[in-house]
Amino acid sequence: MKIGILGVTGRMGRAIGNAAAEAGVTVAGGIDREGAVHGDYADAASLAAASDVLIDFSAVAAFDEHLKIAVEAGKPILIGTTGLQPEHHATIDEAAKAIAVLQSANTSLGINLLRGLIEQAAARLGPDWDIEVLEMHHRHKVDAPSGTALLLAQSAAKGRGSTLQELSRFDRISEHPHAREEGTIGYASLRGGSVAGDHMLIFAGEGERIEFGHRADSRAIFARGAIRGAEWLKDQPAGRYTMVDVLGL
Ligand SMILES: NC(=O)C1=CN([C@@H]2O[C@H](COP(=O)(O)OP(=O)(O)OC[C@H]3O[C@@H](n4cnc5c(N)ncnc54)[C@H](OP(=O)(O)O)[C@@H]3O)[C@@H](O)[C@H]2O)C=CC1
Ligand SMILES: O=C(O)C1=N[C@H](C(=O)O)C[C@H](O)C1
Repeated sequence: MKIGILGVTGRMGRAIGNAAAEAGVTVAGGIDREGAVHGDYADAASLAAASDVLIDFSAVAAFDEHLKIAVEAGKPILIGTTGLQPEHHATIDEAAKAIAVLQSANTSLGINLLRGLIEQAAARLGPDWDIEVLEMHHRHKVDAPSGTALLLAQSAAKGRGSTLQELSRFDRISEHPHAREEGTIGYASLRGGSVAGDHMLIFAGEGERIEFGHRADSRAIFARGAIRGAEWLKDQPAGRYTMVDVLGL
């Protein structure tokens, strides 16, 4: 398999290059912030044509252009970039009518396993169990809460028969002090140092707490997951997929 890496010079782009080498996957080339194409290609279209799957770990600002490259080349794309807004998800839905798109805010096995456990717990615990999500990342991360924090909260909301949009509250730190609203999901984002990605979803009940946590020791877990996802995606028909489909969880 040959992959094209969109965001090839970034932290994840480099980690994916390493994971590809480990797995015997060929990196056809990549694209950086300036749109410069790495590898022996005239342009992005030629890189896409030479790739079996494109893998995007870049930035929201590059999202539309990167997805367009995949659609125009008719190639599957795995999107790991976070900070995506509803309009980006709508664009993915549209693209998925023509090509295979796997979008996941976290490509690790651990987080995707945790999602199912959280959904089960949320379904069994009543709304008097407050749900809070705590995450910590390195000092360079630009989006908050992390895509994974939202993914875990989405699983909890699903377990409660609701949605992320309905239950999320992002205004804890505001000019207007207010107590917690029952049944909602709150967030706390810490940034500093070189933390690869720590997440904890807490069910806080009266007199006890249940904590579902995950810590990434390095970016290698996301990169290996992305390579595994790309290997799976290359044989899929047009459609929208997640890591849960890849891992069969
Ligand atoms: N799904 C998952 O499992 C994971 C997702 N992520 C997400 O992946 C994304 C990248 O993370 P990370 O590698 O740490 O970030 P970096 O900033 O290290 O890398 C981003 C890459 O995208 C490029 N880039 C930045 N802005 C633009 C732009 N406007 N147009 C085109 N290219 C651009 C950068 O180019 P240049 O090098 O020239 O600056 C770089 O190659 C983030 O959204 C992060 O949250 C991260 C880890 C795991
Ligand atoms: O920016 C990062 O580094 C990470 N981003 C993803 C997220 O926003 O959840 C995944 C991982 O936690 C690392």
